Amino acid sequence: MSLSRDAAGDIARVLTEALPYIQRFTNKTIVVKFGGNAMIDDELKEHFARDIVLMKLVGMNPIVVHGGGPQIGDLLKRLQIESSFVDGMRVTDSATMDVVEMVLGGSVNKEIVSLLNHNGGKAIGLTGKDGQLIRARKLKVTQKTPEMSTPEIIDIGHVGEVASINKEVLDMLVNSDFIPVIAPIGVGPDGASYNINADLVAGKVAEVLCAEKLMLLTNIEGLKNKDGKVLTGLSTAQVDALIDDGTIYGGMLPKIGCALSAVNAGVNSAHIIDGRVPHAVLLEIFTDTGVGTLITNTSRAPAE
Ligand SMILES: Nc1ncnc2c1ncn2[C@@H]1O[C@H](COP(=O)(O)OP(=O)(O)O)[C@@H](O)[C@H]1O
Ligand SMILES: CC(=O)N[C@@H](CCC(=O)OP(=O)(O)O)C(=O)O
Repeated sequence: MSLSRDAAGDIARVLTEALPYIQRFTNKTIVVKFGGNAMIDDELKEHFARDIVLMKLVGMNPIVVHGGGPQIGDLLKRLQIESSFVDGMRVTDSATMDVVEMVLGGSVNKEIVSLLNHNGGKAIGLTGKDGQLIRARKLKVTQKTPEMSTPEIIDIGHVGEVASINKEVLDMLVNSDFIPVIAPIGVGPDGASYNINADLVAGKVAEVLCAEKLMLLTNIEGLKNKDGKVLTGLSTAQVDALIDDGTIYGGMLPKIGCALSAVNAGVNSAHIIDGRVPHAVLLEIFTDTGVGTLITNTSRAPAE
């Protein structure tokens, strides 16, 4: 089969456009968070796996951190366990924690590992308990209503935040050409499991590994303003104002929080991108087409 001149030209253009990015990101760590809402169908998951394997083959070091919120929600529903969220965090009692561990550490993690391996990668799945990869502590959540004079601490159960990441485990895997696939379950000092928002884990992993990029794949085009326009290049002060006026709420809160914290800790850039777009990862890494919301260190970010 021979290609038409136009088709051959398109392919050549795409490949040459990719070259400087391949050169720039060789040997660089790229942390990709695959949100549960971006895992909407088998084709998208397959595209995701192929993108990650391609990154590895051209010399980058992708690390996958996955979510699975909707998948946890489905099983809780089937088991008739009620679930609720505070500031984007699932209130997690003991029964819910069991389900979280089964879904994230079991079905979701192993599905992604299998997909990567099937597409020619060498993937290894881990929860934060393996090699004590994610040491966690209980997350303290405060809430303040207009009636309260001071914020009050509320208990949302077995929900954690990252205390530390055991970098040695990831270095060992990456040095042996494995692609780590991390489920966001942390382990406390007493061995207890903690449910951690996957964005927070991805952000901390990116920080600890001094990653070049943190990519958060979700089910929306990016961070939007009240008129639905995708915003990019925001300063910390602008983000704070958007939180205060309610423009940023729910699941976007941990996402934007971890993106800011990662770039302030030295990660070159963080991107909130629409994982429903086929090959969203490839488009972000290998082409000049900027997609979604880009967050860089505030000292360098252009204000919108
Ligand atoms: N300002 C905002 N811009 C875009 N999305 C927002 C904003 N504020 C809140 N959201 C919500 O955050 C959601 C993404 O968070 P979440 O559902 O937790 O995604 P994921 O499962 O991928 O982590 C969006 O689908 C949207 O409903
Ligand atoms: C504390 C907390 O909220 N944990 C999340 C962990 C999974 C997750 O973060 O999944 P997504 O990225 O798909 O939203 C949860 O239980 O849903």
